[in-house]
This record gives sequence, C-alpha cells and structure tokens, in this order.
Amino acid sequence: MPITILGQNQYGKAENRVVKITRDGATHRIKDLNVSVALSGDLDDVHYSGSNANVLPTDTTKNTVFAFAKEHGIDSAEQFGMALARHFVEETEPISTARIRIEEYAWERIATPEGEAPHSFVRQGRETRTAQITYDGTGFQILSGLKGLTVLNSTDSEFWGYIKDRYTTLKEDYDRILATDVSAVWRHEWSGRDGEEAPEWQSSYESVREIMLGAFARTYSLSLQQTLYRMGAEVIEGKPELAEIRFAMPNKHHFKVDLEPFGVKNETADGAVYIAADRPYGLIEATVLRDGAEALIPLDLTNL
Ligand SMILES: O=c1[nH]c(=O)c2[nH]c(=O)[nH]c2[nH]1
Repeated sequence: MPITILGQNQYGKAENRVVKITRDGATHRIKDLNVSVALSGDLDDVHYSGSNANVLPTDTTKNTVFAFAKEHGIDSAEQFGMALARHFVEETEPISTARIRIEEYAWERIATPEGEAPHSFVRQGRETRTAQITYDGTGFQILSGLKGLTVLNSTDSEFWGYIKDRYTTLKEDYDRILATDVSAVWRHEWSGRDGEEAPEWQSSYESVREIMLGAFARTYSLSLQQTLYRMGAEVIEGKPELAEIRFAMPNKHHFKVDLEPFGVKNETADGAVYIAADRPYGLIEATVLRDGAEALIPLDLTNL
C-alpha cells in the first residue's frame, strides 16, 4: 500500500523574456514582458510512473509564448495572457487549467532637443505592471496589478495613540514622512463567460494607477493602514468593473537625524534631514472589497 498521494501540481516554463517591436515606419513601439506559464490537468501519470504521454514539454510552452508574440502581437499583458491560456487549455487535451503570469517593464521614448526619438527608449524607474490570467475552459480570472510604485508624502502624516507596553520606545509623531513601495493587485469582475465585452485593459490600468496616486497624495494620514484603505476604497468606488484590490505596502521609515552633537538644530518645521532606513520595515497588507464580493486575490502578493 502506498503511503503517499500526489497533491496540487502545475508546470510550465517560467520567466520567458519576450520583447516585441512594432514598426510604424521609423517610429517603433516596444513591449517588454516576462511571461511565466503554469499548466495543470490530467498529470498524475507523469508523477507516479514517469509516463510523459500527457505532458506538453515546457520547451513547447516557451516556443508558444514567442510565436504568439509574433503571430498575434502584444496589445496588453492581459490580452496576451488570455490568448495563451485559452490556447493551452483548448489545444492540449490533458490540460484543464492554464495560469499565465506576466510582468511588464515600461519604456519611454528618449526626449532629445529635436523631439521624441522614434526608436530610442529609456527604462522607466522600477515600477512594474503585472497580470495573472487563469483560464479553466469556461471562464477567465484576470488579476491586474503593479509593484515598485514608490511614493512619498513629506508631510500630512502622523502616527500616535498606539498601544504602549514595556517594549515601546517609539515617540508619537505629529508630522512625519510617509513613504512606501506600492504593490497592488486588483481583480476584474469580468470572466468572459456571459458574453460581456472585455474591459479596455490599458486605460483601466492607467486609471487605477491615477486613482491610487491621487488618494495617496490627498489623504491626510494617521497611519499607513488608513492611507492604504483610502487608496483601495477610491479605486473600488471609481471602477465599477473591479471587485477587490489588495495591497502590500512597506513603511519606508525616514528617521530624523540627531544633529545636536554638532550643535545643529534639526527641526521638522524648518525642513529636516532624515536617514532613509532600509530595514527592518513595517509591512502593511490588506484587501479592500466591494461590499458582497468574494475575496479571491491570494494573500501573499510577492509572486504575483
Ligand atoms: O503607519 C504606521 N502604522 C503602524 O502600524 C506603525 N507602527 C509603527 O511603529 N509605525 C507605524 N506607522
């Protein structure tokens, strides 16, 4: 009698770095993606006996990603992931679910004194757009997102009134810097099941980002938790096509430096000098849901 059984399993080629250039005369456009494929289905045999009869090689999944970039182009990460996920499920009998994860790296045109360069680009900061597309043969689940969106408010942030026990040394702060690297994932209500038209992925992404930034800038903050909730609430209120949004936000602490030993006053009101601490950092994570919606975004955003 065997004493083990196979649990959840998936496989596919991870981190296919695809760069697609679209030429419009001398003016080029660039899409720069990192695409990871994970397939699951009738795959017990390969684990139990080593029979590869139901296995589409990961090498083939890699080739498919590159071929699709050429054959279908890359309109948006979401659209590209949907085409791939549908292909793997519909064309390969043993595969019942496909999950495509995509990171997109943004490039902007280099501005020169003669105008925008038609085919020269500079990478935009550390901000990365993300998408996860899952297809099970009947409907899609689309999670869009971003990570590495670094923001800072140099005032309008306080932190006080918290629990104080015998290990508490933190001083209450009535005017501090609030800085974070926003990671966010939002789930679209749309599944493609009921024939409803798919969202316009690019403009939807841009407007979610704009709403988040506006809420961060506008919120007078009594905690990063409160700021996070305001950002999520404004997104859900402003975007009827979204059901939930989840954030992971490190509190990038900025500590005022003690310059008294040098006889120098370092007052907030005069424009102070801070040390930007690297670690440890507070890590604030929460989901904001439309009332009645199900929480389906994974709790740990690190791999999304
Ligand atoms: O916005 C904050 N939330 C906290 O929970 C916390 N804890 C802490 O030490 N500083 C902060 N700041």
